[in-house]
Amino acid sequence: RRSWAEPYKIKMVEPVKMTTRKDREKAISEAGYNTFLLRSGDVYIDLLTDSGTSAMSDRQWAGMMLGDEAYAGSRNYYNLEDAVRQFYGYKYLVPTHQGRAAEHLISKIMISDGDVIPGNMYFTTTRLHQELAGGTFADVIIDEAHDPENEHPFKGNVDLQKLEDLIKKHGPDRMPYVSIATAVNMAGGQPISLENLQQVRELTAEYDIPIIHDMTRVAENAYFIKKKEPGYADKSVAAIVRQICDLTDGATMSAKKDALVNIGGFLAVNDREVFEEARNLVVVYEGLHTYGGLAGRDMEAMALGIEESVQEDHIRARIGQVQYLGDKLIGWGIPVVRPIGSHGVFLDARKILPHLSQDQFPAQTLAAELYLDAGVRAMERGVVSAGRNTETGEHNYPDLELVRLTIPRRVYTQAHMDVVAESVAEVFANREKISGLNMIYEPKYLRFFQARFERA
Ligand SMILES: CC1=C(O)/C(=C\N=C(/C)C(=O)O)C(COP(=O)(O)O)=CN1
Repeated sequence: RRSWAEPYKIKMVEPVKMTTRKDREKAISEAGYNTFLLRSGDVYIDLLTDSGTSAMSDRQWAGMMLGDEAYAGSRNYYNLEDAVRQFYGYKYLVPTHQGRAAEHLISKIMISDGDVIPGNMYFTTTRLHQELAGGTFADVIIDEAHDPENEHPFKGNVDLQKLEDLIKKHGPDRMPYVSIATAVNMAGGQPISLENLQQVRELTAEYDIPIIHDMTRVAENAYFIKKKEPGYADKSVAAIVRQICDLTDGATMSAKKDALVNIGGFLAVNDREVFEEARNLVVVYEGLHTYGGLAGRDMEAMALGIEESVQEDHIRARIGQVQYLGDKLIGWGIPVVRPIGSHGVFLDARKILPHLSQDQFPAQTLAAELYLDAGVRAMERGVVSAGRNTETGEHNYPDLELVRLTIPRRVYTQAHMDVVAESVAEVFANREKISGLNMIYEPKYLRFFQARFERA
């Protein structure tokens, strides 16, 4: 029995267009060699992101019919509140339309000008909202996380010495919270261990500094703890998720990932005052505090998605599919981030295109070439995503210059994974012929979403 065979069967299908190379040449040049600017109709296998792209279950679709669209006090809000309390343990809930909205609220409430927010590697929207609130992000992830080939099983871990040095340098008063992400996205979906999180908790507690948890992919992190951290093999993913959350003071959640919905997110905290401020602020930016920019039906689907996200068979199949693709590429000698992470396989564009400097945007180039080969859409996770240094205006040059093959949950089959692997192998075989790109349009914020390029 394939350990990762899916615990579900397909009831409805959504036909996708099979394009020709000629179609794709036209589409990618019109999209300025930016996969974010492609029409989904021109994409065969869409691995741009696992955000909002998962398939909902029949129970979630049924939940959409149970939307209580009252403006205030919707039944679905209380079902969502129950799910957050039961599965994550946080006391107070503020629903938002998606994750960055929760990041906006918590940053505005907890960060003051000149504050420093340590975190285990940056994430694009998280860091931007910290900066917009006047804070500066400081990376405290272990060095191994910046090395794509290092096989450390918990590359999401915090370097406690780096964190303590920062606390001593800036003082706890300049540190509104430590930002801890589970299944660290930009490192390649790399988990933090419970042991390390407990050590972070002990250290921050000494200085009374709260921990805010980016729990977007917490179930996947819990699965890695179950499989790799000594002492957890017999614990359920659900129990490990609770244990992780119980070591933190609050969380921002993009429910568009682990919680299996197409839109949704929330801020959840244990501190009553932070909650009251967030509940007040949410009506300014999102909507009344019992819907936060979501329809009742969305909150119902989210409550059900949270319950499904921690089911053993589901998470085993989800991670198993990612591992399947990763193992295939590793077997063919294609440089990818190791160990294989939570939500995708990350191609090492620097290693695949050593003849391109980061000023020629290797990851951006590789993502475009992959799309051209067979219509597989991936995402650039390199210097374009890293943006510019707010002081110098120079590019941030990250060690990790990656192309993310992000696997939506419960959407693609193993045959699709085989097509993706074969297409990556085809591009890899012709890598010497690939030339770089010039950026010809660069937006001010989160440039990777809308930047445009031309062939150098
Ligand atoms: C770890 C983490 C994310 O991965 C994240 C969004 N990620 C996207 C869109 C992605 O493609 O990875 C967000 C923002 O969530 P949002 O896309 O606004 O629902 C927060 N934290």
